[in-house]
Amino acid sequence: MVKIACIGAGYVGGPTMAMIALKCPEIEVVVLDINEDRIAAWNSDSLPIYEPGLDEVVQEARGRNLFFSTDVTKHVSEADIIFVSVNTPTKTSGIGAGKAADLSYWESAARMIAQCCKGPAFKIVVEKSTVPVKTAEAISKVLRTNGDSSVHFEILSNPEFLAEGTAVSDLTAPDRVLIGGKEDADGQRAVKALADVYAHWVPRAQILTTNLWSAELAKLTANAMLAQRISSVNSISALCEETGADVSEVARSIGMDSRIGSKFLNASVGFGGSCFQKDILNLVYICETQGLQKVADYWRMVIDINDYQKQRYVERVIGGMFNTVSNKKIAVLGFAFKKDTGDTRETPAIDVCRGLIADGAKLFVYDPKVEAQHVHYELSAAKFSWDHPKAPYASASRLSSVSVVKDPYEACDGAHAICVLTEWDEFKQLDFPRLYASMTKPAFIFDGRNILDHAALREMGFVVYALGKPLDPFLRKD
Ligand SMILES: NC(=O)C1=CN([C@@H]2O[C@H](COP(=O)(O)OP(=O)(O)OC[C@H]3O[C@@H](n4cnc5c(N)ncnc54)[C@H](O)[C@@H]3O)[C@@H](O)[C@H]2O)C=CC1
Ligand SMILES: O=C(O)[C@H]1O[C@H](OP(=O)(O)OP(=O)(O)OC[C@H]2O[C@@H](n3ccc(=O)[nH]c3=O)[C@H](O)[C@@H]2O)[C@H](O)[C@@H](O)[C@@H]1O
Repeated sequence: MVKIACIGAGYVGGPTMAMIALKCPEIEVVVLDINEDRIAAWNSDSLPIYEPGLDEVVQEARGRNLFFSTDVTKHVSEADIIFVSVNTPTKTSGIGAGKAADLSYWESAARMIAQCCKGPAFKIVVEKSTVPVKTAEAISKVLRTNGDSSVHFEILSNPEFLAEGTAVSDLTAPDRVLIGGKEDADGQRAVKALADVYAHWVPRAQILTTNLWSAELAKLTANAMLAQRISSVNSISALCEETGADVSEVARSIGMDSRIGSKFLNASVGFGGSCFQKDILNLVYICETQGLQKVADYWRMVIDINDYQKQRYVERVIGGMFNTVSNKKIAVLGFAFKKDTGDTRETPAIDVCRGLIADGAKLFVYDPKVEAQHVHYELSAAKFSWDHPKAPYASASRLSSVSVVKDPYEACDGAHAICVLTEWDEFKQLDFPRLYASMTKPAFIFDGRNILDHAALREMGFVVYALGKPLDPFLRKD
């Protein structure tokens, strides 16, 4: 029986391994983590991450050929294929701080693999984490110099393209599976072994094989290009507000051009999530270290525009509400970085809330999937400190200006304004006449995701700011 071990039971390791186990009943899959609480949660009825459809996948495979364990040494030593799906955060100190990827978790995983694998054996080590191009070379050196010399370690790059909130459907029918490996016989043997795993459910034509460096760089490039589309449309949203154009109409018009395509053109309060910013910063750093400053500057602008968009939104809120939100109650609807996830890593809500708090606002946050302690942690933690195992959510200091409530009507009761920061479907179904009646007048709505029926809200009496759309006369300065 082929045995797979995966180091790192997070947003990627958990769902990807659950899918492999589901689709390959004859392969034993063990997902490992140093975080005992996380493993306990994977073994319980309350999984550590919220992802539509994931409970069903885990329930079917867990205990059959899918296992979650903290016994890293045992399972890694027995595995034929070892995925490494640990976090690769942005460095917070030292050379490259604020940009370069911190590979310390990866390196410690590699050292542990080297120590516990005994030969003779052919072991395939798979980079599932997103890593800087050329990481495989560094990992290979760690494995070669620390491991049993009768173990042949073959490294593959197999980046993951799933998006949170749609992980199960993305894994069930991926656009492509990318496998990068060395071009010699051992490399190709390893590529074939991994391709055979995915071929259980992914058509061969969609299993793309490349050299190692192309696969590593393709992952960073894919995220950079996706984020660039959002920053492009967000930059146009600012121009729309000044000119009376409507960013949704512009996006629809350009999206019908098959060369541009219609996906990923939704203007927003800014992109968030654990990867876009981190991976672009990583790309910027790599370009700088290669002496490609112009290329670095080009990609850096994607993040600059994202920061600008969040700041612009804050200024719209404060400017619209007569230049101050001091002591005003503001309802924040949505804190997760996108709908259908409880993940708050790098959510645009952080910068928006901080901007409003700095102006004296009293925030009442409601999100259907985000716990109060995560909101307080995100709003009080230092930049980039979140992406480390055992982030101390529980010890986060409670911010006196932030209340996290379990009911959207409570969040809005008596509020001067509603800020919609995540596109949760349930926000579209709220009883807006009831909300309007309960709010302080004029009652403002700042729709940072353009999910509401703005005309109907205006009919009810709301002053509405819709991102990238013609400005409500009430909000115009002239
Ligand atoms: N979150 C996402 O949607 C996607 C993430 N990625 C990439 O996948 C990688 C993992 O991301 P996430 O799953 O979101 O991270 P995560 O933080 O949710 O999970 C990583 C896990 O690795 C564990 N870990 C760290 N060092 C370890 C070690 N030495 N031994 C055992 N366990 C260890 C941590 O305790 C943590 O539970 C990152 O490189 C990320 O860029 C790629 C595609 C999508
Ligand atoms: O490497 C990763 O971690 C993953 O990053 C993204 O996935 P994810 O961050 O989970 O979610 P997205 O759907 O890409 O959304 C990212 C952010 O962009 C925002 N967004 C997305 C699309 C859009 O049109 N407009 C927009 O503002 C979302 O609200 C969210 O804040 C990529 O889509 C995945 O392919 C990739 O595997």
